[in-house]
Parts: sequence; C-alpha cells; structure tokens
Amino acid sequence: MTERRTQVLDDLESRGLIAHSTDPDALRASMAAGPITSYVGFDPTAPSLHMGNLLQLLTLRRLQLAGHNPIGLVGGATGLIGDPKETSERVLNPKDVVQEWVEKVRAQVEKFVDFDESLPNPARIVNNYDWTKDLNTLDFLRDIGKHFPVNRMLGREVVKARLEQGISYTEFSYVLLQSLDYLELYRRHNCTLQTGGSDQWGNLTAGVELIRRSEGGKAHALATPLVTKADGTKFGKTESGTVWLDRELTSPYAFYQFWFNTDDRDVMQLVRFYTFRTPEEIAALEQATAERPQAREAQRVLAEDVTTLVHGEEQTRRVQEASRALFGQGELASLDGSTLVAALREAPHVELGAGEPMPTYGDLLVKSGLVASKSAARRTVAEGGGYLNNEKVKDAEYVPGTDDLLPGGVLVLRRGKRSFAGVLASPAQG
Ligand SMILES: N[C@@H](Cc1ccc(O)cc1)C(=O)O
Repeated sequence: MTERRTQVLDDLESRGLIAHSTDPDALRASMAAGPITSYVGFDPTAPSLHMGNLLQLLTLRRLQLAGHNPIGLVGGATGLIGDPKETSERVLNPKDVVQEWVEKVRAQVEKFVDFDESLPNPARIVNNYDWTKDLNTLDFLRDIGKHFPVNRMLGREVVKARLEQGISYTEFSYVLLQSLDYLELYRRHNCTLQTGGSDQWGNLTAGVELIRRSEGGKAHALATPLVTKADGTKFGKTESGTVWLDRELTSPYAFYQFWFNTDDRDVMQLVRFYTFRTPEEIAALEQATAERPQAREAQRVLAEDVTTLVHGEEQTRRVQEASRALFGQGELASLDGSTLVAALREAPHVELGAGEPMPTYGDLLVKSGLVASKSAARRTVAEGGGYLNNEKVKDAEYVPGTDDLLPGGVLVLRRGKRSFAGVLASPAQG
C-alpha cells in the first residue's frame, strides 16, 4: 500500500510529467505516511475541455489509482474572472454562459475519476462558486488580501508580461481566488497537493504560501511540463482548430486521427503522458518506432488508448473500423452512419445540395480534388485505380444512384490505395 502511494511519484517522474515540485522529499514522506488529498481545477472558459486539460485529468487519475483522494474542481467563480494570459485581457463571458459551461466541464471531469463509494478514496467534485458567492468583500480583503504582497504579485511572469499594455484589477486578483480555493480545500478536506500545468506554477505556489501564512500548514504543488512538438507548432491543434474532448466539437474519428497522425519524434512523449502503459510496454513501443516506423505501432496504441479513455471502447472500435474500411480493408456498408459522415467530413469531400443532380463518377473525382481534371479522372478509371464504395469503377461516366448511398447518405470515392474522399448528399438526395 505504502509503496503504491509513493510509487506514483516515480511513475510521474519516469514519464517526464514533473516539471516543478515545491518539496519533493516532503511530499514523498507525506504520501508514505498515508493517502493524501490532491486537487486540480478547471475553468469553464469554453463548452468543453481540451488536450491540455486532459493531461491534468489523467494526472489526477494516476493519483487516485495510487490510493490518494482526488478532487476535481470546476471554476464557477474563477471562470467569471479569468486567469490572466500573457497576450491580452480576456473578454468576460456572460454569467449564464459560464453556468452552462460549468455543467459541461463538470460532466467531463467526472468521467476521469472514480466516484465509487465502496472505494477507500472515492473522488469528489467541487465548484469554487460555492464558497465565493457569499464571500464578503471586506473579509476577503482583510483575510486573504493581507497575505498577498503586491510587490511579489508584480514579479510574476504573466503580470510582468501584461504591465505595458495593462491588466485589469479583475485579472490581477485571480491568483487570490485560486489560492483561496486551495486554502478552502485544505481546511475542508485536508487537501495538501494541487497539480496543474507549468503555466499554473505561480497560482499553485501562491496557494501553498497562503496555506502556510494563514494556517501555518504544509501543502504542496506539482506542475506538469508544457507538451511540446518537434516541429515547434502548438500541441493540441489541427488545421481545423483545437482538439476538444466533447464529441460534438471534435468527432471521435477526428480525435483518433489527431493522435494517430503524431510525428515519430513526438509519439513516445505522448504515450508516456497520455496513456497508462507500463515502462516495459513503453520500451517495446519505442523500439518498434525506431525499427519499423512505417508500421506506426506507437501511434496506433496512443490513438487507441486515448480515444478509449475519452470516448469509450465502442466508439474506438467504430472509428477503427471506419478508417480501415475507408482505406479499402473492410465493409463500408456495415459502418454506422454518424461515424462515416464524421470521418468523411475530415477528408476532402463534396457536398451535394438538395435536388442537385448527381454528377458522374469522373466529375465527382474532380470536384472532390482526388484528380486534377476530367481527363485525369478518365485515366484513373481506365488504369483500374478508381473506386466507388471500395468497388472498382469501369466507366467514368457512371452516375451513382440512390442504391449506391451508404449509411449516412454518403458515397466513398477512392483513387488508388491511399487517397479517398467523400460525397455527402443532403437528406433529400437519399
Ligand atoms: N487557473 C486554472 C484553473 C483553476 C481554477 C481554480 C482553481 O482553484 C484551480 C485551477 C487554469 O486556468 O487552468
């Protein structure tokens, strides 16, 4: 038991997940003495959490699996204030919108920790609005504000970055609220660890400091590193924008592809950070990537594990079936319509309006961008490289009919082995 409780620190360390830690030896000693309580907070700044948040959710889960008590905090209060960014002042979101997002974010957080009451360490979820909504301004300034030297606050990186262009008192005060959260959870639940991304380091240590000053208590902070990519672009984004956890915003298919398309140079870091694979499994995948990069074994494991964590086994199976079938190795007609439509939306595709006549196969190849011209389309068909729904097409003038429509009212065009495109017919067509 004791071992498992402290081994989580070695596990986090070996995965490269510890960028900063306030007092590693004291934290280890406190974990050895008994289960501790740890929290991580999320602000409802969007209707869904994203890849950066996922790393924090998984860290909380690792701590729970090691026997510690996890608390997920949703920032119903802090979401109304806005954690300052280095770039610019945030626009305040309307209260009712924040409230709506609180519920969505809460539901997402709940998926990553275990609330089973029969566990010795069931998860808890809290909303900081509960202890701030009735907070009296005078008490806040006297009890909390007094512990925050402004000169120290001005020294924080994010504040320094904002001094030229300006920072509102609202955002400047944000750190007091997050610190108050930590203090509140320390008092209520004896919470002595807060984790977060390295961008949160200032907020995390401010809370540790507040607990020390106001209670004489010893609390800890641990920050995970920024996820970086070898090509220097920002992790968690694709051409179509942020990769979200909500399937309405990022389809499970797009989600899977995001992980599957990871560069060989980045894949092992992501396997360490985002999966629960053991050191032995990680070593084997590392070797596989070095010896047979074209097989993309590590990418497949990464995509499969993370998609399963976020969307479940059933969705993962569906997207894998869809990607196989789209590349000609499976039965398209047996796929489920919504997965197929989502997959084709990620690929080059043509949308046909209601009542629009169906173009010929050759014209569809051109419109979808699979070939550059009508003559190239004819050549592709003549050479036997043109497929409709995985069946070879013999005549570029063939006009697909309603019988050809797959679930979801779509057609799948393919040129050769690797390039495919979709035709999405409006419902009136099918
Ligand atoms: N400031 C954190 C969210 C957070 C809010 C309140 C807390 O108590 C903790 C964390 C972020 O922007 O990611």
